[in-house]
Amino acid sequence: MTDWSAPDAIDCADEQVFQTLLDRVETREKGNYFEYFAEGDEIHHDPGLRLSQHGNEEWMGQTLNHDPAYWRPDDARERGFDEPPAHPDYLLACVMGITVEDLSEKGGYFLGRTDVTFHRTAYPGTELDVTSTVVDTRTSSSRPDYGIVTWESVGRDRETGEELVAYERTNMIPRREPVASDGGERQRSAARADGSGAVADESSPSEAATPDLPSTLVAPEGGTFEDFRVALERARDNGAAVAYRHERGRTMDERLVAGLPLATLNTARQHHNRDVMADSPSGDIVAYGDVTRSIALAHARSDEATFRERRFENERFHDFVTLGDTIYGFSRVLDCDGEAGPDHTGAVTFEHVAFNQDSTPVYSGRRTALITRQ
Ligand SMILES: C/C(=C\C(=O)O)C(=O)SCCNC(=O)CCNC(=O)[C@H](O)C(C)(C)COP(=O)(O)OP(=O)(O)OC[C@H]1O[C@@H](n2cnc3c(N)ncnc32)[C@H](O)[C@@H]1OP(=O)(O)O
Repeated sequence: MTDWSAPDAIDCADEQVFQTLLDRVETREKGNYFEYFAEGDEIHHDPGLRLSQHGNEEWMGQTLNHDPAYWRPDDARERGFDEPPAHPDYLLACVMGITVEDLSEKGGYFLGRTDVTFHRTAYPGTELDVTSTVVDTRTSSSRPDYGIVTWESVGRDRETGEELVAYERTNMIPRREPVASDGGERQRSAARADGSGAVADESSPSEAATPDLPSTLVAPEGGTFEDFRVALERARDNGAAVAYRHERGRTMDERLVAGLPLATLNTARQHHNRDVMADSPSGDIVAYGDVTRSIALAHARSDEATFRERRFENERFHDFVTLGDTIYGFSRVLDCDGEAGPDHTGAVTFEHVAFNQDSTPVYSGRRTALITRQ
């Protein structure tokens, strides 16, 4: 009888032999199907991650979050930090990145996140300890191959146990036995595939119902809390809205799409496996939602005197972002609260939208930040 464990028994370098082997072997799969998750389950995410100064600077540099308080000690002290902290977008992306292997590596899209609350400032060197609790599971009525799962995740300082950030996130997760193929073919990918770039629409723009919008859109004159407050008052007196776009754009390259998520231990194939993603509706790897959002927020922050990030709500990822897409930012001011935060700041609530070169919204979310008064 052949001893198949003998080193020379099988020539794995022979293409034909190897092909046959690949056809016969079982694949050791990664990730969990929808059926794995039950309401109330708590999942502790190993291996954790240590926030690093390098990772922090790489994240900020690449996403255009060029705020020196996060790398210059004098600027950090002026902003009330003991030393340069981890940027909140980097912290959040790391906390979520660690969870992907257990929660969403099987595939399916990150649909949204809400109740993102920063409890404490985190500093480079902090080791993260992250747990998630399943808060809801439901089948998708539009896509029978998928379920929709919501988890509450909490990122803590492993050493002190203190809560740093918490949020609720929702993903589409493949079911163990899909009844049909993806079902997720998108108009946009179809347009790309036929090379026309045109998206079929039964009604022409002129025929489409005109949405009810304010005729005047006001932009604040500067980026201080007072600028936002004055703009909002002026707009309210005139039945207008405070809304404006930011000039900068950032084109998605490999470093952003594959590099940044991997640095947060995000193992979602969507971001780094071009082979698998070639057969997906996007036709290529797609950006980590936290990267897309961070870029649009960076554009917004470059036009304001940010003091602290407080909270994000109703974050949605509307469409995928692939290599070569360019991310721009749009902001609308919803509220100004002069009573919140230290005396030299006020809280501003924005709606931010990330959109691509075709003006397609890819992310939207509500953000409350403390903005310096003058
Ligand atoms: C970290 C990570 C992955 C990971 O984690 O590992 C990532 O970074 S990955 C990249 C970022 N991500 C994306 O690139 C997604 C871009 N996006 C799209 O490509 C489209 O959006 C779509 C194809 C996903 C859907 O497209 P669409 O079919 O037009 O979407 P909708 O019909 O609006 O939603 C369908 C069903 O999701 C329900 N639903 C929607 N949003 C929410 C929400 N916020 N909370 C609860 N349920 C929600 C909806 O209620 C409907 O439910 P039903 O199926 O039951 O009707």
